[in-house]
Amino acid sequence: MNNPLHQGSRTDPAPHRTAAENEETPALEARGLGRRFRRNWALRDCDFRLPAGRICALVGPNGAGKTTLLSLAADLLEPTCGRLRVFGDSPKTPASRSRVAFVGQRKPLYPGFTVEEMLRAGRELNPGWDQAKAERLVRQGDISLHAKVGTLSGGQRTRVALALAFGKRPRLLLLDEPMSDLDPLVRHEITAALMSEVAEHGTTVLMSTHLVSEMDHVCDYLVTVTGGRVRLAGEVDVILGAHTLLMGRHQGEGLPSELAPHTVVSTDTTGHQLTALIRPRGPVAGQWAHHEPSLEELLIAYLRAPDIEPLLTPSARTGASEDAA
Ligand SMILES: Nc1ncnc2c1ncn2[C@@H]1O[C@H](COP(=O)(O)OP(=O)(O)OP(=O)(O)O)[C@@H](O)[C@H]1O
Repeated sequence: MNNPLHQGSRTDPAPHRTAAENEETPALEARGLGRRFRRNWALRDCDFRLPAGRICALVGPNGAGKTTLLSLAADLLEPTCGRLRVFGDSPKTPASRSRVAFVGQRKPLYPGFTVEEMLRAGRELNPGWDQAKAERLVRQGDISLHAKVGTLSGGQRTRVALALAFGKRPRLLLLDEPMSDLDPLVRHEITAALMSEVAEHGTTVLMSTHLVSEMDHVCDYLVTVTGGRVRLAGEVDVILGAHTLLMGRHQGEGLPSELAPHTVVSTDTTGHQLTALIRPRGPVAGQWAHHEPSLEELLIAYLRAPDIEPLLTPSARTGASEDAA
């Protein structure tokens, strides 16, 4: 079992900016990053940056490579090739480990500990621990500090795991489907806590999720992965602005010729009505109603188009991805 308190040690330096870091240093930078399990690549040719201070949704179908990417950043896995930097450092360094908190899908807390004992261990292992914040999150869920972790429901365990992560006051918070076993009210409350954490401390959040419709007003950055490769990375508003949803009448086989100059992400036909999500490369000819897609419409279209050419906004590009663009 992974150490649930994977939070650095007393001797780790405080999670402040290192000498090698400046205003521009991204929270995460992947270059040629890949991870293979036996003969299968879980993640491949990954080149992107996540600027500091963003709340980033990490989206992709089951088995796309999201957990693999988060585990590499949390130093729970070794890359097979390429490299990943956390605020400019390898995830292996004590400085990185002290700045990162990870809440995985399995939330491997110690079942024999009480909640209070878990928080105490978090306090003893993490310099800069914020006991009030961790306790507040636990109490908001009406969880007794004296309850044994093994007796908690799945959602309550998630809350305790999040309290441990928030208590650490990390600079990078990695969350693997944190909301999947929480009821809608608790999701709302945890989301608000996340947003206030970011506003108060400039924390960067990278959060894998399938709850796309709920992320619309929460995340300002997006990374999508399909088939182990990054397809979209950048500011949500810039990515949405680079796409157009077209609706119009179309008869006949195949795509309308007016769409040929553009990158067509996906199309949907009902009778003679065609809906197409495109990346326009200039004015679109023909009689089409134009809309900016919602985040959900965009993501569903990309999930249906696993082989589409990647789109990275300038802030998400590394030197390598700029060369490829
Ligand atoms: N320890 C492992 N051993 C072998 N294969 C693995 C291992 N971990 C992940 N994989 C494989 O790597 C690929 C990516 O898995 P990963 O867990 O990163 O996907 P994911 O996007 O997080 O999926 P989900 O949304 O279902 O959680 C999958 O094909 C998976 O089977």
